[in-house]
Amino acid sequence: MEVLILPDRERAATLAARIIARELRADPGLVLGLATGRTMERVYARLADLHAREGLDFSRCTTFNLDEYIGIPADHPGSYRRYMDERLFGPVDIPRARTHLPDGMAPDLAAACRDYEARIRDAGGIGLQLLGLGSDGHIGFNEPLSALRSRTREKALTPATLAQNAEMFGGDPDRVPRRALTMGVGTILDSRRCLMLVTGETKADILARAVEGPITAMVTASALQLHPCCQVVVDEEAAARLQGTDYYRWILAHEPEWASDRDLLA
Ligand SMILES: N[C@@H]1[C@@H](O)[C@H](O)[C@@H](COP(=O)(O)O)O[C@@H]1O
Repeated sequence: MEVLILPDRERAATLAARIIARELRADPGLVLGLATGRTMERVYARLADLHAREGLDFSRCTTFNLDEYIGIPADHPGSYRRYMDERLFGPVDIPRARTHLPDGMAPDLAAACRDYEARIRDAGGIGLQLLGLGSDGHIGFNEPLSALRSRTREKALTPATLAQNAEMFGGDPDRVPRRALTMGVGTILDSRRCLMLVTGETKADILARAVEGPITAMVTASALQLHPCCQVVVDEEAAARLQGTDYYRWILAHEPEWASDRDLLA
């Protein structure tokens, strides 16, 4: 795991977008795993900008989102399909047929989950998986006690997650769907590369537990410590409770791989 600390959330999102853009330029047929949430809005705005200004090509990539609520239609303002359509898929040139989210309206949800896993396999597996961090330590909607080898399936959401995501449902946690379909922790760990973006002081404690704490199903993001190629991009506020910051800063300042990104440092 590699932790990259940037001065603020704007620059952290810019670095995440640059990492994705580099992968996409190197492999235009990239299979990209995508995440939702407020943290990602800045990343998608930058990718849309790179498409508009520099012609970043999404036409041959394939995407799989981590999760979707159960029981709300695609055009519902809180659905992740709508979130993605508005923030990324609409603004760039990706054919809709190449964009995938779990089908939370399927009559047979278990079959829809098996089908989602099969589609990821048929596409050749996920090359780069973008991840956010839930306030309860989840990745995707893998709530505490999710099996660390789990595959795409239905999960009940915690009260913390309902509160965190209430904004898209008129600010009322009672209007947030109680259940969702999500890639499993095992599905995520099968990605060839993982990129988690975490910003803001409210995430500082849970980020420290995820990155430096023990691997535990109580904080499913901690399973990323098992991944052979995982980068965690954070801002100073989110990094506030980390123990190893001197070393993490040294990497970004001295490793040749990050030379072209040093303009993002303070
Ligand atoms: N299911 C998503 C997660 O995949 C995401 O990581 C999280 C972070 O949200 P935010 O960026 O708004 O803090 O939001 C939701 O719960």
